[in-house]
Amino acid sequence: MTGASEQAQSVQTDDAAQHTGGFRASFDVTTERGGQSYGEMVEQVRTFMDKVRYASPTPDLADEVIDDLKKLNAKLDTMLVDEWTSPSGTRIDLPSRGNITLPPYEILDGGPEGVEATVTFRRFHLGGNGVAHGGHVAIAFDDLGGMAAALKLGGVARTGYLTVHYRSLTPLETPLAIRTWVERFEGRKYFVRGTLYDGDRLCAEMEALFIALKPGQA
Ligand SMILES: CCCCCCCCCC(=O)SCCNC(=O)CCNC(=O)[C@H](O)C(C)(C)COP(=O)(O)OP(=O)(O)OC[C@H]1O[C@@H](n2cnc3c(N)ncnc32)[C@H](O)[C@@H]1OP(=O)(O)O
Repeated sequence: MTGASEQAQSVQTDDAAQHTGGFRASFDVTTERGGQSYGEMVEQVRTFMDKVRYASPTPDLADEVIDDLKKLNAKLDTMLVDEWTSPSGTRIDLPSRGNITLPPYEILDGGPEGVEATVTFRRFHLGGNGVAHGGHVAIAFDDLGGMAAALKLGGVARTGYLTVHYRSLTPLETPLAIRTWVERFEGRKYFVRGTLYDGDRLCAEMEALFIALKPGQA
């Protein structure tokens, strides 16, 4: 079966970069893919999503925005690469490794002992009544929990299960302290814990199982 990203690809990429198992053939780490403005491009899209979440455009303004977006989509259509060579997820110099689908976080420290980061939920991560949607909190825990497992095992793991205990409301537009660590492991099973704090206030806790992938396993 051909993946969606392969169907959409408009620029041919190098065979060496192709998938041979796991999320990526290897942990690609870059600071150059997409160029020096890539981070600002992603940031502008996030800002646009913030505006879309709260805007109530007139029909004329909505049509204008649609026209502009079609032009922008056509520009990016000329430069689509496969999943494995996209800057997204590899740009360690950018929030969330340049992955626009993740809540933006900045790593403060990361290694076999765990990961410490600051995550800021945006206006478009609104759940209701001014605070974050619980699903977005789970995404932050999933990615940073997966990172803690990966740094512990030195390879790739997939989530088996992930439970979030929502202890208090999670604010938007506020830098929050998020921490994930491997509590124990048994063979390929990595039991990961996490916490999310707004200052001294515990917003959420996480417990998850990440399973190390076997060589070549998707
Ligand atoms: C530095 C970059 C950092 C990037 C981080 C990104 C993190 C993002 C993580 C994700 O979001 S991954 C996407 C969400 N997860 C999935 O889509 C996984 C879907 N499930 C699978 O692909 C397979 O079930 C999986 C690879 C996880 C396991 O299948 P396997 O066939 O390799 O394992 P197997 O079924 O033999 O299970 C191995 C052990 O785990 C146990 N296990 C598996 N799934 C379990 C489960 N869900 N709950 C409890 N235990 C589970 C299983 O019982 C067994 O225990 P024992 O060794 O003690 O017998």
